Amino acid sequence: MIRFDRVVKRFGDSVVLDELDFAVRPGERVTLIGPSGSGKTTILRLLMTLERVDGGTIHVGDECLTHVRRGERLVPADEKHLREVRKRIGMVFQQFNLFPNMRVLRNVTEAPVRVLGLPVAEAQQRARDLLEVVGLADKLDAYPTQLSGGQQQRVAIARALAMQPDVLLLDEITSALDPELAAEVLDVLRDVARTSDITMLCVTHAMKFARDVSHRVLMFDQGRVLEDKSPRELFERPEHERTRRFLRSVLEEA
Ligand SMILES: Nc1ncnc2c1ncn2[C@@H]1O[C@H](COP(=O)(O)OP(=O)(O)OP(=O)(O)O)[C@@H](O)[C@H]1O
Repeated sequence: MIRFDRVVKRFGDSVVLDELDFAVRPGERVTLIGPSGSGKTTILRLLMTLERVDGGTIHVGDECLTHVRRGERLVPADEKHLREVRKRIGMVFQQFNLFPNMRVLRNVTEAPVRVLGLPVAEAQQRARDLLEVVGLADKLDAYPTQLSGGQQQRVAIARALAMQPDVLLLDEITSALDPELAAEVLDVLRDVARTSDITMLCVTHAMKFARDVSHRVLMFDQGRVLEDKSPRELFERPEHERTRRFLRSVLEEA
């Protein structure tokens, strides 16, 4: 479903991803862990087309995200192509990023109506169903500022799912929340994971979530995959000293 082939990303002189290869199968839930600055968020931003690659290719489904074919040649993807691919990818950010001037229901219907051209009544039905799933059926008319952080993040999850994306990207979605609200959000995601076959790629420091929800955990260091294992194997039998050190530091923080 997601494939990185020899992806290079630089910021100035610093090479953040150096010929990175990895793949996520359809329906698989993969968590990226690793020290600060190892390139995890950059991977999600490349998938959201918020950044461009400096080398290599990225595929989502059958579609190449980074390039389009012009006759015999592959050329960098243009904005029109990116707009199309973006529709199939949902993202939830650390800072919720809801539309502050729109009520909850409208936050969730806005993109399906504007971007997918869904009739308003259908988008509203879809939004109501999803807001029920995330436990916010009684908050349809609230504005984001009237909600707790955990509730806002659950709206953001419903909003991403309303586009019925093939892939859901989650970037540190509980980092801005205190533990109780973070637990609420993670419970919702566990339900989503249990009841759908959406492909998920998560960056998180919440190791319990990584353990409960993911099929696979990739440990990153300096833009490379150091270990690629089931959560159980990675947490119980980390192969590299770097991984052991990282896991110890995260556990001490928690
Ligand atoms: N827009 C940018 N301009 C310059 N450097 C950047 C930019 N975005 C990221 N970097 C650098 O790229 C490296 C990887 O950053 P990235 O945010 O992907 O790491 P991360 O593993 O997600 O870290 P964290 O766990 O702290 O979020 C870092 O050294 C960072 O400073």
